[in-house]
Amino acid sequence: MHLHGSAEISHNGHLKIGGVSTIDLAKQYGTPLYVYDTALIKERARGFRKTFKELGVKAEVAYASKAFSCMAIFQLMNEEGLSLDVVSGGELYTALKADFPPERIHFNGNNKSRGELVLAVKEKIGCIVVDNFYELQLLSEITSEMKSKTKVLLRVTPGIEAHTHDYILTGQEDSKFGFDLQNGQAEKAMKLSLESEYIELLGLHCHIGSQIFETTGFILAARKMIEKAAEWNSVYGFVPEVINLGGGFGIRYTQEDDPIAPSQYVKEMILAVKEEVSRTGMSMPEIWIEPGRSLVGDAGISLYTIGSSKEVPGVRKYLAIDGGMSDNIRPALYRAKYEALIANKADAEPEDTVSIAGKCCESGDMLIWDLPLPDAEAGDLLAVFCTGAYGYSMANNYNRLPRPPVVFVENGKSKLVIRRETYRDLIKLDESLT
Ligand SMILES: Cc1ncc(COP(=O)(O)O)c(C=O)c1O
Ligand SMILES: N[C@@H](CCCC[NH3+])C(=O)O
Repeated sequence: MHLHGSAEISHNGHLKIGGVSTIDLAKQYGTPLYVYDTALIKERARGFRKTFKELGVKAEVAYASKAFSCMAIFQLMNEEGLSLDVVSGGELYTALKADFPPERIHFNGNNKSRGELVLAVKEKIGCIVVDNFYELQLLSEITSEMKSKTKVLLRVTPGIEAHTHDYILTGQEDSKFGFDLQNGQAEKAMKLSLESEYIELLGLHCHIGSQIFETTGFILAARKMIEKAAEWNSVYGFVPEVINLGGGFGIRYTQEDDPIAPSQYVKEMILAVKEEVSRTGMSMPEIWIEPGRSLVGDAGISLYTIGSSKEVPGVRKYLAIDGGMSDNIRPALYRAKYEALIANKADAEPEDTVSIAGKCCESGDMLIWDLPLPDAEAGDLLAVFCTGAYGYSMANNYNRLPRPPVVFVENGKSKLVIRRETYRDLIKLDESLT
Protein backbone atom coordinates (compact mmCIF):
# COMPACT_ATOMS: atom_id res chain seq x y z
CA MET A 1 0.00 0.00 0.00
CA HIS A 2 1.27 3.45 -0.90
CA LEU A 3 0.68 6.19 1.60
CA HIS A 4 -0.44 9.62 0.46
CA GLY A 5 0.30 13.14 1.70
CA SER A 6 1.77 13.20 5.19
CA ALA A 7 0.28 9.85 6.23
CA GLU A 8 2.58 7.53 8.16
CA ILE A 9 2.27 4.30 10.09
CA SER A 10 3.19 4.29 13.76
CA HIS A 11 5.02 1.39 15.49
CA ASN A 12 1.69 -0.14 16.61
CA GLY A 13 0.41 -0.29 13.05
CA HIS A 14 -1.92 2.69 13.33
CA LEU A 15 -2.24 5.28 10.58
CA LYS A 16 -1.22 8.80 11.51
CA ILE A 17 -1.83 12.04 9.67
CA GLY A 18 -0.20 15.35 10.58
CA GLY A 19 1.38 13.53 13.48
CA VAL A 20 -2.01 12.53 14.95
CA SER A 21 -3.31 8.98 15.27
CA THR A 22 -6.38 8.42 13.11
CA ILE A 23 -7.65 6.02 15.77
CA ASP A 24 -7.60 8.85 18.32
CA LEU A 25 -9.27 11.19 15.83
CA ALA A 26 -12.07 8.70 15.23
CA LYS A 27 -12.53 8.25 19.00
CA GLN A 28 -12.58 11.97 19.65
CA TYR A 29 -14.70 13.20 16.73
CA GLY A 30 -16.54 10.08 15.56
CA THR A 31 -16.91 8.82 11.99
CA PRO A 32 -17.39 9.56 9.16
CA LEU A 33 -14.80 12.28 9.50
CA TYR A 34 -12.83 14.47 7.11
CA VAL A 35 -9.28 15.22 8.26
CA TYR A 36 -6.94 17.78 6.66
CA ASP A 37 -3.23 18.10 7.24
CA THR A 38 -2.85 21.88 7.13
CA ALA A 39 0.96 21.75 6.99
CA LEU A 40 0.65 20.11 3.59
CA ILE A 41 -1.84 22.74 2.36
CA LYS A 42 0.55 25.50 3.45
CA GLU A 43 3.44 23.74 1.69
CA ARG A 44 1.43 23.59 -1.55
CA ALA A 45 0.34 27.23 -1.28
CA ARG A 46 3.91 28.38 -0.61
CA GLY A 47 5.15 26.22 -3.47
CA PHE A 48 2.97 27.98 -6.04
CA ARG A 49 3.92 31.44 -4.79
CA LYS A 50 7.62 30.56 -4.66
CA THR A 51 7.60 29.31 -8.25
CA PHE A 52 6.19 32.60 -9.54
CA LYS A 53 8.67 34.53 -7.42
CA GLU A 54 11.61 32.54 -8.77
CA LEU A 55 10.40 33.15 -12.30
CA GLY A 56 10.19 36.88 -11.58
CA VAL A 57 6.58 37.07 -12.74
CA LYS A 58 3.94 39.26 -11.12
CA ALA A 59 1.21 36.85 -10.15
CA GLU A 60 -1.82 36.10 -8.05
CA VAL A 61 -2.53 32.58 -6.89
CA ALA A 62 -6.23 32.31 -6.11
CA TYR A 63 -7.51 29.29 -4.23
CA ALA A 64 -10.53 27.88 -6.12
CA SER A 65 -12.71 27.62 -3.08
CA LYS A 66 -15.23 25.25 -4.67
CA ALA A 67 -12.72 22.47 -3.90
CA PHE A 68 -13.36 22.92 -0.16
CA SER A 69 -14.94 26.00 1.28
CA CYS A 70 -15.39 26.96 4.89
CA MET A 71 -14.26 29.84 7.04
CA ALA A 72 -11.21 28.04 8.44
CA ILE A 73 -9.71 27.20 5.05
CA PHE A 74 -10.35 30.76 3.84
CA GLN A 75 -8.51 32.09 6.91
CA LEU A 76 -5.61 29.74 6.21
CA MET A 77 -5.39 30.76 2.54
CA ASN A 78 -5.52 34.42 3.55
CA GLU A 79 -2.65 33.91 5.99
CA GLU A 80 -0.70 32.28 3.17
CA GLY A 81 -1.21 35.36 1.01
CA LEU A 82 -3.38 33.63 -1.57
CA SER A 83 -6.33 35.24 -3.33
CA LEU A 84 -9.70 33.52 -3.50
CA ASP A 85 -11.89 32.40 -6.39
CA VAL A 86 -15.56 32.15 -5.44
CA VAL A 87 -18.41 30.98 -7.67
CA SER A 88 -21.51 31.86 -5.69
CA GLY A 89 -22.98 34.33 -3.26
CA GLY A 90 -22.64 31.63 -0.62
CA GLU A 91 -18.89 31.24 -1.12
CA LEU A 92 -18.51 35.03 -1.24
CA TYR A 93 -20.52 35.45 1.96
CA THR A 94 -18.42 32.80 3.72
CA ALA A 95 -15.23 34.52 2.59
CA LEU A 96 -16.39 37.91 3.82
CA LYS A 97 -17.44 36.40 7.15
CA ALA A 98 -13.95 34.88 7.39
CA ASP A 99 -12.56 38.43 6.94
CA PHE A 100 -10.98 37.54 3.62
CA PRO A 101 -9.84 40.85 2.07
CA PRO A 102 -12.46 41.65 -0.61
CA GLU A 103 -9.82 43.09 -2.94
CA ARG A 104 -8.27 39.61 -3.23
CA ILE A 105 -11.55 37.87 -4.11
CA HIS A 106 -12.41 36.93 -7.70
CA PHE A 107 -15.93 35.92 -8.68
CA ASN A 108 -16.40 33.21 -11.37
CA GLY A 109 -19.56 31.49 -12.61
CA ASN A 110 -21.74 31.18 -15.69
CA ASN A 111 -25.01 32.51 -14.29
CA LYS A 112 -24.41 34.93 -11.46
CA SER A 113 -27.63 36.45 -10.21
CA ARG A 114 -28.34 40.15 -9.83
CA GLY A 115 -28.17 39.69 -6.06
CA GLU A 116 -24.77 38.01 -6.26
CA LEU A 117 -23.39 40.72 -8.53
CA VAL A 118 -24.78 43.50 -6.33
CA LEU A 119 -23.08 41.95 -3.30
CA ALA A 120 -19.79 41.66 -5.20
CA VAL A 121 -19.93 45.28 -6.41
CA LYS A 122 -20.99 46.59 -3.00
CA GLU A 123 -18.12 44.78 -1.30
CA LYS A 124 -15.69 46.05 -3.96
CA ILE A 125 -14.17 42.63 -4.57
CA GLY A 126 -10.96 42.30 -6.60
CA CYS A 127 -12.61 41.36 -9.86
CA ILE A 128 -15.61 39.76 -11.45
CA VAL A 129 -14.91 37.18 -14.13
CA VAL A 130 -17.67 37.93 -16.63
CA ASP A 131 -18.83 34.82 -18.43
CA ASN A 132 -21.41 35.89 -21.04
CA PHE A 133 -23.26 38.80 -22.69
CA TYR A 134 -26.24 38.56 -20.34
CA GLU A 135 -23.94 39.06 -17.37
CA LEU A 136 -21.98 41.85 -19.05
CA GLN A 137 -25.20 43.78 -19.62
CA LEU A 138 -26.44 43.09 -16.09
CA LEU A 139 -23.14 44.16 -14.56
CA SER A 140 -23.06 47.35 -16.67
CA GLU A 141 -26.51 48.24 -15.35
CA ILE A 142 -25.65 47.41 -11.75
CA THR A 143 -22.35 49.30 -11.73
CA SER A 144 -24.00 52.35 -13.35
CA GLU A 145 -26.88 52.27 -10.85
CA MET A 146 -24.41 51.97 -7.97
CA LYS A 147 -21.92 54.37 -9.60
CA SER A 148 -19.19 51.94 -8.67
CA LYS A 149 -16.20 51.15 -10.86
CA THR A 150 -15.69 47.37 -11.01
CA LYS A 151 -12.72 45.40 -12.28
CA VAL A 152 -13.50 42.66 -14.74
CA LEU A 153 -11.85 39.74 -16.49
CA LEU A 154 -13.56 38.17 -19.47
CA ARG A 155 -13.77 34.38 -19.34
CA VAL A 156 -12.99 32.96 -22.74
CA THR A 157 -13.09 29.44 -24.13
CA PRO A 158 -9.87 29.04 -26.05
CA GLY A 159 -11.06 25.93 -27.91
CA ILE A 160 -8.77 23.47 -26.15
CA GLU A 161 -9.77 19.87 -25.45
CA ALA A 162 -7.77 18.80 -22.42
CA HIS A 163 -7.57 15.11 -21.59
CA THR A 164 -9.76 14.50 -18.58
CA HIS A 165 -13.25 13.28 -17.68
CA ASP A 166 -15.90 14.79 -20.01
CA TYR A 167 -17.82 16.24 -17.06
CA ILE A 168 -14.88 18.33 -15.93
CA LEU A 169 -13.73 19.66 -19.31
CA THR A 170 -14.36 23.37 -19.72
CA GLY A 171 -12.06 24.93 -22.32
CA GLN A 172 -13.50 23.32 -25.45
CA GLU A 173 -15.66 25.21 -27.95
CA ASP A 174 -18.82 23.29 -27.00
CA SER A 175 -18.89 24.41 -23.37
CA LYS A 176 -21.40 26.29 -21.28
CA PHE A 177 -18.65 28.58 -20.00
CA GLY A 178 -17.19 31.75 -21.43
CA PHE A 179 -16.98 33.79 -24.61
CA ASP A 180 -15.65 31.91 -27.62
CA LEU A 181 -12.21 33.21 -28.46
CA GLN A 182 -12.31 32.15 -32.11
CA ASN A 183 -15.70 33.23 -33.42
CA GLY A 184 -15.71 36.91 -32.46
CA GLN A 185 -17.72 36.61 -29.22
CA ALA A 186 -14.77 37.44 -26.99
CA GLU A 187 -13.79 40.39 -29.18
CA LYS A 188 -17.32 41.78 -29.02
CA ALA A 189 -17.35 41.38 -25.24
CA MET A 190 -14.02 43.18 -25.02
CA LYS A 191 -15.35 46.13 -27.04
CA LEU A 192 -18.55 46.33 -24.96
CA SER A 193 -16.51 46.26 -21.75
CA LEU A 194 -14.25 49.07 -22.94
CA GLU A 195 -17.35 51.16 -23.77
CA SER A 196 -19.01 50.58 -20.40
CA GLU A 197 -18.42 53.54 -18.08
CA TYR A 198 -18.10 51.65 -14.82
CA ILE A 199 -16.43 48.50 -16.06
CA GLU A 200 -12.66 48.44 -15.88
CA LEU A 201 -11.40 45.64 -18.10
CA LEU A 202 -8.31 44.04 -16.53
CA GLY A 203 -7.83 41.21 -18.96
CA LEU A 204 -8.76 37.66 -19.90
CA HIS A 205 -9.47 34.45 -18.05
CA CYS A 206 -9.65 30.83 -19.15
CA HIS A 207 -9.94 27.50 -17.40
CA ILE A 208 -9.59 24.43 -19.56
CA GLY A 209 -10.73 21.73 -17.14
CA SER A 210 -9.85 19.85 -14.01
CA GLN A 211 -7.59 16.94 -12.99
CA ILE A 212 -5.33 17.43 -16.01
CA PHE A 213 -2.00 15.62 -16.12
CA GLU A 214 -0.20 17.25 -19.02
CA THR A 215 0.93 20.74 -19.78
CA THR A 216 0.07 20.85 -23.49
CA GLY A 217 -3.46 22.20 -22.97
CA PHE A 218 -2.29 24.92 -20.60
CA ILE A 219 0.49 25.95 -22.98
CA LEU A 220 -1.83 26.09 -25.98
CA ALA A 221 -4.40 28.10 -24.02
CA ALA A 222 -1.75 30.54 -22.79
CA ARG A 223 -0.41 31.03 -26.30
CA LYS A 224 -3.87 31.58 -27.78
CA MET A 225 -4.79 34.15 -25.14
CA ILE A 226 -1.62 36.19 -25.62
CA GLU A 227 -1.89 35.96 -29.39
CA LYS A 228 -5.47 37.26 -29.29
CA ALA A 229 -4.62 39.97 -26.80
CA ALA A 230 -1.77 41.14 -29.05
CA GLU A 231 -4.16 41.26 -32.03
CA TRP A 232 -6.65 43.36 -30.05
CA ASN A 233 -3.84 45.54 -28.82
CA SER A 234 -2.88 46.50 -32.35
CA VAL A 235 -6.50 47.10 -33.45
CA TYR A 236 -8.11 48.61 -30.33
CA GLY A 237 -5.14 49.61 -28.18
CA PHE A 238 -6.34 47.26 -25.44
CA VAL A 239 -3.47 46.01 -23.30
CA PRO A 240 -4.45 43.30 -20.81
CA GLU A 241 -2.94 43.80 -17.37
CA VAL A 242 -3.89 40.27 -16.34
CA ILE A 243 -4.10 36.89 -17.97
CA ASN A 244 -5.72 34.27 -15.72
CA LEU A 245 -4.93 30.72 -16.80
CA GLY A 246 -7.29 29.01 -14.34
CA GLY A 247 -6.65 25.85 -12.36
CA GLY A 248 -7.03 22.18 -13.11
CA PHE A 249 -3.64 20.71 -12.15
CA GLY A 250 -4.02 16.98 -11.59
CA ILE A 251 -3.13 15.08 -8.43
CA ARG A 252 -2.42 11.42 -7.65
CA TYR A 253 -5.51 9.61 -6.36
CA THR A 254 -4.17 6.14 -7.14
CA GLN A 255 -0.92 4.66 -8.37
CA GLU A 256 -2.38 4.73 -11.88
CA ASP A 257 -2.23 8.54 -11.82
CA ASP A 258 0.98 10.17 -12.86
CA PRO A 259 0.80 13.90 -12.19
CA ILE A 260 3.67 16.30 -12.69
CA ALA A 261 4.82 18.66 -9.94
CA PRO A 262 2.60 21.75 -9.53
CA SER A 263 5.62 23.99 -10.13
CA GLN A 264 6.16 22.30 -13.50
CA TYR A 265 2.72 23.35 -14.78
CA VAL A 266 3.48 26.93 -13.78
CA LYS A 267 6.99 26.94 -15.27
CA GLU A 268 5.82 25.64 -18.63
CA MET A 269 2.87 28.03 -18.81
CA ILE A 270 5.07 31.00 -17.99
CA LEU A 271 7.66 29.94 -20.55
CA ALA A 272 4.93 29.84 -23.20
CA VAL A 273 3.58 33.23 -22.14
CA LYS A 274 7.04 34.79 -22.21
CA GLU A 275 7.77 33.39 -25.67
CA GLU A 276 4.44 34.63 -27.00
CA VAL A 277 4.89 38.02 -25.38
CA SER A 278 8.29 38.53 -26.97
CA ARG A 279 7.07 37.19 -30.33
CA THR A 280 4.13 39.61 -30.41
CA GLY A 281 5.89 42.55 -28.74
CA MET A 282 3.20 42.79 -26.07
CA SER A 283 4.00 43.86 -22.55
CA MET A 284 4.18 41.06 -19.99
CA PRO A 285 0.84 40.79 -18.15
CA GLU A 286 0.38 39.62 -14.58
CA ILE A 287 -0.31 35.90 -14.58
CA TRP A 288 -3.04 34.65 -12.29
CA ILE A 289 -3.92 31.04 -11.60
CA GLU A 290 -6.81 29.35 -9.74
CA PRO A 291 -5.84 25.94 -8.37
CA GLY A 292 -8.26 24.10 -6.12
CA ARG A 293 -7.62 20.35 -6.06
CA SER A 294 -3.82 20.67 -6.15
CA LEU A 295 -3.88 22.80 -2.97
CA VAL A 296 -6.14 20.68 -0.79
CA GLY A 297 -6.74 17.32 -2.49
CA ASP A 298 -4.05 15.08 -1.06
CA ALA A 299 -4.05 16.91 2.28
CA GLY A 300 -7.41 15.37 3.11
CA ILE A 301 -8.44 11.87 4.16
CA SER A 302 -11.82 10.46 5.14
CA LEU A 303 -12.26 8.10 8.05
CA TYR A 304 -15.15 5.65 8.21
CA THR A 305 -16.18 2.80 10.47
CA ILE A 306 -16.80 -0.53 8.78
CA GLY A 307 -20.19 -2.07 9.58
CA SER A 308 -22.06 -4.73 7.66
CA SER A 309 -20.68 -7.01 4.98
CA LYS A 310 -22.10 -9.27 2.32
CA GLU A 311 -20.50 -12.11 0.43
CA VAL A 312 -21.73 -12.88 -3.07
CA PRO A 313 -20.08 -16.32 -3.43
CA GLY A 314 -17.70 -16.48 -6.34
CA VAL A 315 -18.40 -12.84 -7.24
CA ARG A 316 -17.35 -10.38 -4.56
CA LYS A 317 -17.44 -9.30 -0.95
CA TYR A 318 -19.08 -6.01 -0.03
CA LEU A 319 -17.96 -4.12 3.07
CA ALA A 320 -20.23 -1.26 4.06
CA ILE A 321 -19.06 1.96 5.73
CA ASP A 322 -20.97 4.59 7.69
CA GLY A 323 -20.81 7.17 4.88
CA GLY A 324 -20.86 7.04 1.09
CA MET A 325 -22.02 9.15 -1.82
CA SER A 326 -23.41 11.69 0.62
CA ASP A 327 -19.89 12.63 1.73
CA ASN A 328 -18.00 11.64 -1.44
CA ILE A 329 -20.04 11.72 -4.62
CA ARG A 330 -17.03 11.56 -6.94
CA PRO A 331 -17.00 7.78 -7.54
CA ALA A 332 -20.71 7.84 -8.45
CA LEU A 333 -20.41 10.99 -10.55
CA TYR A 334 -17.10 10.49 -12.36
CA ARG A 335 -16.19 6.88 -11.57
CA ALA A 336 -13.36 8.41 -9.57
CA LYS A 337 -10.95 5.96 -7.99
CA TYR A 338 -9.44 6.07 -4.52
CA GLU A 339 -7.01 4.09 -2.41
CA ALA A 340 -7.73 3.12 1.17
CA LEU A 341 -6.47 1.02 4.06
CA ILE A 342 -7.59 -0.21 7.43
CA ALA A 343 -6.25 2.51 9.70
CA ASN A 344 -6.02 0.27 12.79
CA LYS A 345 -4.13 -2.43 10.80
CA ALA A 346 -2.21 -0.13 8.50
CA ASP A 347 0.86 -2.36 8.38
CA ALA A 348 -1.03 -5.62 7.70
CA GLU A 349 -0.65 -7.25 4.30
CA PRO A 350 -3.77 -7.47 2.09
CA GLU A 351 -5.45 -10.87 2.24
CA ASP A 352 -8.63 -10.24 0.37
CA THR A 353 -10.12 -8.11 -2.37
CA VAL A 354 -13.29 -6.36 -1.24
CA SER A 355 -15.59 -3.64 -2.53
CA ILE A 356 -16.47 -0.71 -0.29
CA ALA A 357 -20.15 0.19 -0.31
CA GLY A 358 -21.73 3.35 1.03
CA LYS A 359 -24.86 3.28 3.15
CA CYS A 360 -27.12 5.24 0.78
CA CYS A 361 -30.14 3.56 -0.74
CA GLU A 362 -28.58 3.41 -4.19
CA SER A 363 -26.72 0.55 -5.90
CA GLY A 364 -24.35 3.10 -7.45
CA ASP A 365 -23.26 4.17 -3.99
CA MET A 366 -19.94 2.32 -4.13
CA LEU A 367 -16.87 4.12 -2.85
CA ILE A 368 -14.18 1.72 -4.07
CA TRP A 369 -14.44 -1.39 -6.23
CA ASP A 370 -11.97 -4.25 -5.79
CA LEU A 371 -9.76 -2.97 -3.03
CA PRO A 372 -7.05 -5.25 -1.63
CA LEU A 373 -7.38 -5.20 2.18
CA PRO A 374 -6.25 -7.24 5.16
CA ASP A 375 -8.96 -9.22 6.87
CA ALA A 376 -11.48 -6.54 7.91
CA GLU A 377 -14.34 -6.74 10.38
CA ALA A 378 -17.08 -4.56 11.77
CA GLY A 379 -15.62 -1.79 13.89
CA ASP A 380 -12.42 -1.44 11.87
CA LEU A 381 -11.53 2.04 10.69
CA LEU A 382 -11.25 2.63 6.95
CA ALA A 383 -9.07 5.55 5.81
CA VAL A 384 -9.66 6.77 2.26
CA PHE A 385 -6.87 8.93 0.87
CA CYS A 386 -6.98 12.13 -1.17
CA THR A 387 -10.50 13.21 -0.36
CA GLY A 388 -9.59 16.83 0.39
CA ALA A 389 -10.97 18.29 -2.84
CA TYR A 390 -14.63 18.13 -3.83
CA GLY A 391 -15.49 15.84 -0.92
CA TYR A 392 -16.95 18.05 1.78
CA SER A 393 -17.84 20.76 -0.76
CA MET A 394 -20.02 18.32 -2.74
CA ALA A 395 -21.42 16.58 0.33
CA ASN A 396 -25.17 16.37 0.55
CA ASN A 397 -27.95 15.11 2.79
CA TYR A 398 -29.20 12.31 0.58
CA ASN A 399 -31.22 9.91 2.71
CA ARG A 400 -31.03 12.65 5.35
CA LEU A 401 -27.53 11.65 6.34
CA PRO A 402 -25.92 14.40 8.42
CA ARG A 403 -22.72 15.79 6.90
CA PRO A 404 -19.52 14.72 8.72
CA PRO A 405 -17.35 17.18 10.62
CA VAL A 406 -14.00 18.51 9.42
CA VAL A 407 -10.88 18.45 11.55
CA PHE A 408 -7.57 20.17 10.83
CA VAL A 409 -4.40 18.47 12.06
CA GLU A 410 -0.85 19.78 12.20
CA ASN A 411 2.23 18.91 14.24
CA GLY A 412 0.46 16.35 16.37
CA LYS A 413 -2.53 18.57 17.24
CA SER A 414 -6.11 18.50 15.99
CA LYS A 415 -8.78 21.19 15.79
CA LEU A 416 -12.47 20.89 14.88
CA VAL A 417 -13.28 23.44 12.15
CA ILE A 418 -16.73 22.27 11.03
CA ARG A 419 -18.91 20.41 13.50
CA ARG A 420 -20.97 17.35 12.62
CA GLU A 421 -24.47 18.09 11.38
CA THR A 422 -27.13 16.95 13.80
CA TYR A 423 -30.60 15.55 13.15
CA ARG A 424 -31.87 18.87 14.47
CA ASP A 425 -29.80 20.66 11.77
CA LEU A 426 -31.45 18.45 9.18
CA ILE A 427 -34.91 19.78 10.00
CA LYS A 428 -33.95 23.38 10.67
CA LEU A 429 -35.24 24.59 7.30
CA ASP A 430 -38.53 22.73 7.58
CA GLU A 431 -41.30 25.29 7.96
CA SER A 432 -43.27 23.02 10.26
CA LEU A 433 -40.50 23.15 12.85
CA THR A 434 -42.05 24.43 16.05
C1 LIG B 1 -13.21 28.51 -13.25
C2 LIG B 1 -12.48 27.48 -12.46
N1 LIG B 1 -11.34 27.83 -11.86
C3 LIG B 1 -10.65 26.95 -11.11
C4 LIG B 1 -11.09 25.65 -10.92
C5 LIG B 1 -10.26 24.76 -10.06
O1 LIG B 1 -9.94 23.59 -10.64
P1 LIG B 1 -9.04 22.51 -9.90
O2 LIG B 1 -9.68 22.19 -8.60
O3 LIG B 1 -9.06 21.40 -10.83
O4 LIG B 1 -7.70 23.11 -9.73
C6 LIG B 1 -12.26 25.24 -11.55
C7 LIG B 1 -12.72 23.84 -11.49
O5 LIG B 1 -12.51 23.08 -12.40
C8 LIG B 1 -12.99 26.18 -12.33
O6 LIG B 1 -14.13 25.84 -12.92
N1 LIG C 1 -16.05 18.63 -8.82
C1 LIG C 1 -15.15 18.08 -9.77
C2 LIG C 1 -14.38 19.01 -10.61
C3 LIG C 1 -15.11 20.18 -11.15
C4 LIG C 1 -14.31 21.36 -10.81
C5 LIG C 1 -15.02 22.64 -10.92
N2 LIG C 1 -15.06 23.20 -12.25
C6 LIG C 1 -14.32 16.97 -9.18
O1 LIG C 1 -14.61 16.50 -8.15
O2 LIG C 1 -13.39 16.48 -9.74
